Amino acid sequence: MENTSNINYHESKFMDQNGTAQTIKVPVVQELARLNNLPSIFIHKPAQTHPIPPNTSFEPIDMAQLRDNTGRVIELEKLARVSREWGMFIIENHGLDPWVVDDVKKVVKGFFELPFEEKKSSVGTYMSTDNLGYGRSFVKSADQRLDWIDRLAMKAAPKGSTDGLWVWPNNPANFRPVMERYVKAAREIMDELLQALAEAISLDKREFLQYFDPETSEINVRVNYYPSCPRPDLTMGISPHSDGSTLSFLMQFGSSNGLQVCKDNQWITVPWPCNKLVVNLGDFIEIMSNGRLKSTWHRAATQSDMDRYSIILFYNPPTRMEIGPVEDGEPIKEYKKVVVGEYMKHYYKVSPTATKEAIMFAKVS
Ligand SMILES: O=C(O)CCC(=O)C(=O)O
Ligand SMILES: [Fe+2]
Repeated sequence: MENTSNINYHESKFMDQNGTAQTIKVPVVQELARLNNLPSIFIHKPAQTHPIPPNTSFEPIDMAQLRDNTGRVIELEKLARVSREWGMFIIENHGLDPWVVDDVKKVVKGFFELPFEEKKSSVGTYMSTDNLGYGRSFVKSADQRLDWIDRLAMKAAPKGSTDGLWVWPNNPANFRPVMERYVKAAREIMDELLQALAEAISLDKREFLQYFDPETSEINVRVNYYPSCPRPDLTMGISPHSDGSTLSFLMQFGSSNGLQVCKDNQWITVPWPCNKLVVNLGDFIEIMSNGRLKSTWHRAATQSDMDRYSIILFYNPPTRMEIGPVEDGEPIKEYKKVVVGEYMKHYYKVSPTATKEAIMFAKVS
């Protein structure tokens, strides 16, 4: 089981406590999966899950109703209810062309099907807070338990933010235009949802959207690949975390039943079919809403005999922007104002954490 002599490694770069650059080699999970090899560094404590509690519903949000003058009120009520209960929701009738989504799946699959050296030479890897490129994320020490995941991350907005950096894969050749077309359509949907979420909790409809200038706001794309795993009971696809985003926009393919959410201290598999899109609430919307909305604490499980891919867009105000809790006359503020980039630096510095800890940075003490 421990023989990893004939596989390739990612080089995971990070800053240690003393601010010194460190590099750790971690096995490429895709190759371990091919050999049915589970090194002990990937073994976590067994992860318990629970069935969906009675009297909870995870009704999808119908965007056609949100766009309809008469249907909007009821749909907003549902949006508020599901967001508060789950910190995430499924959207349907969003109008995104199915072939735009399908093309994304094709280029993502095309990338991971390349031999390791070609994947590596298709894209650069970077020492950056958000771990752009092909490799790993959140590896901070040589003895850290590893997640069963390979990953590709890039920045899609603002325009020019990665000029001079070789961040996008050049193989498959159409990877970037295909992803950018998806991101453009998704951004429109997220802007609609930012307005709807504010209205749903009785705030001004521009309360969240005010931070999102189309020229300067940020969209990071993360592609997670969870190859089939010999022991899903002993491994983790992604360890628990909340997203360092305002909204995260998720699609998945290969298999469902990977995403799990912590609800009332119990881990529950999100009933998310592959043909639907999911939106997660991130830490910034918790801060902006002064805690009326909470970011989700979630993780991903692995599966045997099935590969799973998820593609996440993290939507954020510009790094230099200061955001803060809604000014609604309410004297008690649960959160302080924070500069987005400073929050993210802290987020990456502390992650991964066992509990929802990063957001303490913005809490009023
Ligand atoms: O794979 C998933 O469904 C979730 C991935 C995730 O939470 C993340 O990349 O932040
Ligand atoms: Fe996440």
